[in-house]
Amino acid sequence: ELRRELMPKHIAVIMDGNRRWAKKRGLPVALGYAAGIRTLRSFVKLSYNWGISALTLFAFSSENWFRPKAEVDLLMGLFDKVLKDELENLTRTGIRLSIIGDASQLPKSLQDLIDKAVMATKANSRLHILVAINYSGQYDVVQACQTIAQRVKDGNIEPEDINSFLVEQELQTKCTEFPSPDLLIRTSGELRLSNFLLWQLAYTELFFSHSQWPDFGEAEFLEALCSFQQRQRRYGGQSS
Ligand SMILES: CC(C)CCOP(=O)(O)OP(=O)(O)O
Ligand SMILES: [Mg+2]
Repeated sequence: ELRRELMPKHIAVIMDGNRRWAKKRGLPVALGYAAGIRTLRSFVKLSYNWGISALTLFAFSSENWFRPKAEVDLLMGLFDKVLKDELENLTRTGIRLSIIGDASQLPKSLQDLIDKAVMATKANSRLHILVAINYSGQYDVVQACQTIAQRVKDGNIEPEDINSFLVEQELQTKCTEFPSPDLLIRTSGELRLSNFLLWQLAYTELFFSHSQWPDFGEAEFLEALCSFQQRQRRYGGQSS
């Protein structure tokens, strides 16, 4: 009962619960992350087929650096592998890749691979995937303020010229024509934003799933989309 014209344009996803998924099955963490990558691949394919325009995926948070080094190295290795495996596919299918967050702490080899993939897919417009790596929603707003403050200091704009449109043009999501997600999906039962996109989520419909990310398949995705389509998005407007 999904209606094509009510599909969200931009979906933000916090892919949480991979380690708990593994632990529950007595499996090593590595298999939890690997299962998460499999779910990610099918989620992107479904989004592509259903005509979603943009996905912002929370792949690695600033807090994740404090995990055991072996786990961080494992995740970095997985990101490297996925990019190598998918690069050809991305360019061929019209998928554009962008990164938001501070990638400078990533292994140099991974940074180079990311730069290559971002450049190779820059002109694609079928589906825009923004991967949030070491991204902080609060820092995003701070760095936008710093840029705008400099423009005031340089005399290029006045304080009263500052409005939400001007701020949005300086956020790291300025690379996409759909900066504000219509739907946010967070898995694993956690009910928080974890300093993900903040400004951009102002009017986003929030959907929380008890499924761990590796279990978030087509049925769970459809449930989230049905929930989204049943909501009346008022943007703070009409009272009814
Ligand atoms: C790196 C991140 C996408 C992994 C999300 O799953 P997770 O490792 O936080 O798993 P847990 O919440 O079960 O610990
Ligand atoms: Mg987690």
